[in-house]
Amino acid sequence: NALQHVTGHGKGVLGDDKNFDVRCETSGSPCYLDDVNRKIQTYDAEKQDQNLPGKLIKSSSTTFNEPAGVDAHTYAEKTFDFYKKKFGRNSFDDKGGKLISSVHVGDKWNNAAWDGKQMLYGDGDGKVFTMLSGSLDVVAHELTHAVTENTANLQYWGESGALNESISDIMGATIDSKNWLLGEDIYTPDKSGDALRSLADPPKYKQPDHYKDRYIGFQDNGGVHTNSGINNKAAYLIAAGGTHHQVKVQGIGRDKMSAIYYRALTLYLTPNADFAEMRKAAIESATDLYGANSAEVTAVKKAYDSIGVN
Ligand SMILES: CCC(=O)Oc1c(C)cccc1C(=O)O
Ligand SMILES: [Ca+2]
Ligand SMILES: [Zn+2]
Repeated sequence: NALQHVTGHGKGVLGDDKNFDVRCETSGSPCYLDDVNRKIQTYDAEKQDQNLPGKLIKSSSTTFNEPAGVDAHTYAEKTFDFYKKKFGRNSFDDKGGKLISSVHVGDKWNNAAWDGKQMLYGDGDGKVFTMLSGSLDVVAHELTHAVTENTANLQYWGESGALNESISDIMGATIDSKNWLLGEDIYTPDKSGDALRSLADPPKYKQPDHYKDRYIGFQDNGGVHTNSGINNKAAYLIAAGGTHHQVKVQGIGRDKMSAIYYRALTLYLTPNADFAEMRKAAIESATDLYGANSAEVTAVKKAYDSIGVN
């Protein structure tokens, strides 16, 4: 057998020191990015995108000089722990399924994805993105696509696709709770202060924040990365509060907000759910969790009123 639960060390994409679980051969070397406990394994696709997952990342010692792999592995562990601790969920499928990630996928690929079986991270072109596993909210976003696929299975086009995207952004911004931005750690490495998306202010990055401004068309599966801003705004208001289109929302905090969306995702939403059904599912979930006449239910109703989903 091997040394199953060894602590590995290494620098992440942003040069920060990280610790994570690895497996080493009984002799103590080599070691692999293989978290036997959580069943999380991280591979190097070596700039391929055909022969996935690629090679299990290994090192001659417990120190790994592979920043993209270190972050993909560490952030997958953090996301796993969030779902386990907060919702009692055992991995993306709630059956302890093995979580595979591949880094260095493709050639300067400005993308990250869940491909239905595993997570994929491009290296970015160094202009639009740096290595995409370098941001906790991105890893949490991708892993949440896997959770969504194993629960509501929101179809990836039109309004259900925008909800699929929004749920991933909501969990991403909850797990990476330092702000309400998505992708800021890896987006435009030469420019600081910008991000891929903002839940607090979707229009800052060209997303609508009201149903009347939704994109109706065929690009990007019917605007799944655009119209997600509408539901993202509602989630932000439920958590942080604020006044939007003359409607005042009393915030209830990120913790309760994410519990509402997790319950909606796992108990009420269906594959073709639209925004109207999202509103109902969120109200139902808040009612289950906090009571029919609770401040939490009021916050949900007001937030959806404020984005024009009544
Ligand atoms: C926040 C993470 C994210 O949006 O990843 C994507 C990128 C960078 C490009 C295309 C699609 C996605 C996605 O996962 O939806
Ligand atoms: Ca963030
Ligand atoms: Zn996504």
